[in-house]
Amino acid sequence: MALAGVRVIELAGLAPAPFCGMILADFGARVIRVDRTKGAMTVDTQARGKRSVALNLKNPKGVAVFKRLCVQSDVVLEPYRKGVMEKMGLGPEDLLKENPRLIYARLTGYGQSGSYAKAAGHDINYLAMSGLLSMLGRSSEKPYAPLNLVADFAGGGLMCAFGIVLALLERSRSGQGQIIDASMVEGAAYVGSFMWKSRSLGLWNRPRGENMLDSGAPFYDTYCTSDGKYMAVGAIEPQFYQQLIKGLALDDADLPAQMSVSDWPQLRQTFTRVFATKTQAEWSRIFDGTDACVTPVLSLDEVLSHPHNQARGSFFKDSQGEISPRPAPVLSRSPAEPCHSRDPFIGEHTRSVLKEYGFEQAQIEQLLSAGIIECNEAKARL
Ligand SMILES: C[C@H](CCC[C@@H](C)[C@H]1CC[C@H]2[C@@H]3[C@H](O)C[C@@H]4C[C@H](O)CC[C@]4(C)[C@H]3C[C@H](O)[C@]12C)C(=O)SCCNC(=O)CCNC(=O)[C@H](O)C(C)(C)COP(=O)(O)OP(=O)(O)OC[C@H]1O[C@@H](n2cnc3c(N)ncnc32)[C@H](O)[C@@H]1OP(=O)(O)O
Repeated sequence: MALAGVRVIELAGLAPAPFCGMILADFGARVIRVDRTKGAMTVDTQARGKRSVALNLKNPKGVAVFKRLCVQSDVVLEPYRKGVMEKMGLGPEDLLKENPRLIYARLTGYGQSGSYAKAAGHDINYLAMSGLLSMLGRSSEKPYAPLNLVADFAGGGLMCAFGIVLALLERSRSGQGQIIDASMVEGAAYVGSFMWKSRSLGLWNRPRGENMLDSGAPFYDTYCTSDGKYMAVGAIEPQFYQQLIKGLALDDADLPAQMSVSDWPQLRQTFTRVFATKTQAEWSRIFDGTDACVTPVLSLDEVLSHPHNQARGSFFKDSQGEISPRPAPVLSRSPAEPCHSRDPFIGEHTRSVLKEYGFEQAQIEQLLSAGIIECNEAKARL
């Protein structure tokens, strides 16, 4: 796999960093997640392919263990607010001094500078600060955040993984590591560059929810079917729009012009009425195989059985029977191989990892008895 042999130390975070770590593990990196001790509970549901070491970083001996792991690693990924790692004596200066090849990835909401750098926050806050949240939401409704997708994952975990791969590539030429300041505000905004770059096209010059791509246009929206499911319509170009009208068995001559914005409410009412006359399966049979840009809105469970997704293997079930999207993109010669076994318990691999990183048995036992580490391999055998 593309990242085979890359050694990553991921400090346990909430959602963005775990996603970043999962991406790296899916593409072959050896990811060790460092968890807290003392009965911590993991919120990492994206832990496939990772190993867990439970280590108390509030203790200087724990910090020393962490440093030894980082000296023999390629990447450290930290999900804490600005200053936390420095407070533990694990800032970039501390770690890069001992391992100049280390790629030190800092995944935060607001970045390592600026007045918000030390403020708590979540996806919706970062999305708000990116400018994008102001564009999301139907007309006459308040802005809404689309799950925690845009800042946490697209602009956060995925963008940070991209930065890590860039730094690995650059290190192959320079031999040097570097610090990655991954701000979710900036990552989300960067993902949304099109919104700024397309303003000159007049795509966003109407109020929120009244533009073509923000739920304003009736030919770019969702519609309820007679069985309470939905169809997604994206028939933008005239030639595709004509196939939509044909599939709905409507006569274009009886309808207002597609781009007559003032008639969009009336057109939407017509589409709403017609889509409500058939089931989602019936509409799929009508539109599948056409260029009408009409598709069923599938649930997280329905995606697995849709013929198109099935043909590609776009989703898989792991050993626990849990559905997951397969890693993307698909590389022809070195594709990802996502782990299908269960997620690790906290501390499940503490002993084996420390041995792998050169700790003697006696040292491990000392660290264990002092509460610096926790070893839960026994739990895994239950
Ligand atoms: C929208 C998303 C949020 C999704 C998260 C959800 C997946 C989960 C969040 C809460 C969960 C629910 C909850 O737990 C209740 C239920 C529990 C039940 O068991 C399960 C169901 C629950 C409903 C459960 C369900 C889900 O799991 C949840 C809903 C996001 O937006 S996530 C993005 C958040 N933002 C960032 O990541 C940006 C950067 N990070 C930060 O800004 C801060 O970390 C953050 C997130 C604000 C948290 O701040 P906090 O004060 O808590 O921490 P930090 O200031 O960063 O400092 C870390 C401290 O930890 C110490 N430390 C770290 N490692 C170790 C170690 N190994 N040993 C010892 N100590 C360690 C470190 O020294 C710091 O200590 P200090 O504070 O003393 O300096």
